[in-house]
Amino acid sequence: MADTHSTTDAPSTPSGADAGETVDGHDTGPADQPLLRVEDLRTQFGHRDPLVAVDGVGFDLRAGETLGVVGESGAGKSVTVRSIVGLIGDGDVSGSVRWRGEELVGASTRELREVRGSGIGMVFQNAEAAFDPSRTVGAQIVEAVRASREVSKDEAREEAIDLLAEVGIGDPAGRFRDYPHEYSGGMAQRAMVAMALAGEPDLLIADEPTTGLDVSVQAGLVDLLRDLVADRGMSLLLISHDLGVVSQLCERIAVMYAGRIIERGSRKALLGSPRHPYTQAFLRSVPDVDVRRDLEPIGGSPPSLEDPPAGCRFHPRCPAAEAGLCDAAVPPTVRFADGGDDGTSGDGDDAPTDATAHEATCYAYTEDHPGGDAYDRSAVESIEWRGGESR
Ligand SMILES: Nc1ncnc2c1ncn2[C@@H]1O[C@H](COP(=O)(O)OP(=O)(O)OP(=O)(O)O)[C@@H](O)[C@H]1O
Ligand code: NI
Repeated sequence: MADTHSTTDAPSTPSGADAGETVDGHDTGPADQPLLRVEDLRTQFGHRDPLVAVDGVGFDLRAGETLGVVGESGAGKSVTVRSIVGLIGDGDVSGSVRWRGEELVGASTRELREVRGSGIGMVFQNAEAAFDPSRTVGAQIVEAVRASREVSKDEAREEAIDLLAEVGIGDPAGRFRDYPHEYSGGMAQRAMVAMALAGEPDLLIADEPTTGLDVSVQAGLVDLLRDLVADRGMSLLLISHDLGVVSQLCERIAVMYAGRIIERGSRKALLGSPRHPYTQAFLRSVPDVDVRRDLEPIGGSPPSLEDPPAGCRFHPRCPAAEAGLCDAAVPPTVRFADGGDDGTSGDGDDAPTDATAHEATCYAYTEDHPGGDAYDRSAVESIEWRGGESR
């Protein structure tokens, strides 16, 4: 994570994927239009005792950008990405998800399938679920290639073998004919990545892609994803409870707690100066990349999403919680002056934009709260108050 900044004025994007031009021959639309724009996403299961798994999530993702979403089990990470791609089953999704400007909330099954088949590729934790056990891996990748564009069977076969090679599977022509169960766990995961690439996606969504794998297999997969994102100029939306994996792959990180994003910022800002007490506790609960220290588990457990705490949802577990304040109304969004990119993109542009801003929803940085050493008010740039809703 070198903190060096480009000294030239020439704008350079790592992927060559300048917004407003074309990425892999696809029109990315107006220059200021993100690839993916999620606004006020809300997903509810059930009606009599509704469980709101995702509650007002929003973010932008531009061409070539990498965003990681972290949080404890049950925070709503998977439901967020499933809502984005229209794979939510019997849940109710509201808000807006625009893919290249096109609204996906309420889109037809056909439109959604088209987007998933070409624009957005997906990788999940469980490769077994991604493949039909009764057909060869090769046949399934061929099918994915042919579903996305018109190519002959032979061309699709060649492409599938190239894809298997690209994801690091040895003897790709031989492994093409194998059934999913003949692949090891790590290889099956790589094959699922190959299948996700079949439609030449501009965005790869990966939900816990390395979870449950051996450490060395995991490291190989992280390297593969990093190379693919760089080589293909893809955007990456990575969901993981593993901050290590996220920080190796993503320039921006969002932290989810009980269905909401409670802090977001560049990797450098988030890891270097976490602002939300939950983020601070989360960082202390996981191993540090370079410093050995004792891990402190976060006390308590995540709240029920059927009946979430009023005010800040973290207040029952928060060391900074103030009665009458944190448990009363939803906290304001505090923007910090240490936003901007993390210096690794080389574009020399450190001005915080809405997309790269460092923000946390917390009262500890406001005048209404006694504050404390961990809550540096001098870093605050602005505070956006909400309407005073209690939840
Ligand atoms: N189909 C469903 N019906 C009802 N509730 C659901 C459904 N899918 C998910 N949930 C609930 O939504 C909440 C968020 O789940 P989600 O899978 O998004 O969590 P997560 O952050 O991905 O955590 P994990 O690390 O466990 O994958 C959980 O309380 C879960 O039980
Ligand atoms: Ni999940």
